[in-house]
Amino acid sequence: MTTFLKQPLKLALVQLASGADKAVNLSNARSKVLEAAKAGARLIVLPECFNSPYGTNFFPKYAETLHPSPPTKEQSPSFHALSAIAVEANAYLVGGSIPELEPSTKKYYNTSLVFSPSGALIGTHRKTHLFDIDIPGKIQFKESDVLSPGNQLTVIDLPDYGKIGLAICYDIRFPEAAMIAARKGAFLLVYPGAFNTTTGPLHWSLLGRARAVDNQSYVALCSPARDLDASYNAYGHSLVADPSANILSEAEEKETIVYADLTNDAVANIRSSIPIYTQRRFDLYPDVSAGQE
Ligand SMILES: NC(=O)CCC(=O)C(=O)O
Repeated sequence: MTTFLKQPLKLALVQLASGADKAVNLSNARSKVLEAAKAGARLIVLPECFNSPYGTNFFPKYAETLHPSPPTKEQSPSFHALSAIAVEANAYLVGGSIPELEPSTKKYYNTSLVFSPSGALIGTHRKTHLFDIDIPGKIQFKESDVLSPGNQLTVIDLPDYGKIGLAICYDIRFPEAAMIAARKGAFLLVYPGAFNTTTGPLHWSLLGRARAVDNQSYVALCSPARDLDASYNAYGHSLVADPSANILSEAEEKETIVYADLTNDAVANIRSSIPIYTQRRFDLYPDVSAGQE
């Protein structure tokens, strides 16, 4: 049997309630991550913009500087808090995302930082597809008013377990990155995200299951808790889908932690019984992105 996941892994998604006070958000994240670690989780995920409210007007105010790396505590309190939390929890930590200011270009990004149990930074992802939508009468949002897109796809090796693909929220609507991560051997695709009460009911679960069935990988979607007093109402419903696209566990909208036990068997069995991985006809679609007229 092929090994994608080296040993069983308890995954936890922290559906955090974040507010305007960054220090409080970081402290709340710490207690929830430690709670998840105490329950046995060895990979713990925080939501998109976990240390701030979500909105274009908030990104510059909350942005931290990550380069040159490592930043000082003044440049990035969240970097240092996440690193210390990973050590304390003795777990891999996907630190949701934070608004980042790149000092050399003065550009802002929506950036995820991943730490090992020793507190080392082992991966970063800058959101590659910006959330610019306009559904008349429902929701209008334009991340690109403030943010710039990242230009790299992200696969991270967790030495004790295997590879994960990492992308942020709106990135999930673009299946190519997920497929590339799966073809590089990822057993899990992780999306810190903050869908809303319009697009969440429409597409959140569907997209999670779609990326799972396309790629025969686990998929984890981690949202902030819903706050109806905030300017942006997150959907909640953090969930884990298995490689056969069953939902293993799903939250409602309040602050909570979602757990799932991941095994290599679940990945290897579906990939061998429905072997789409080896049946692909790349001769017919050598480069899907070349199809633009
Ligand atoms: N923060 C985001 O990228 C939101 C994406 C979203 O809601 C969607 O429908 O896509």
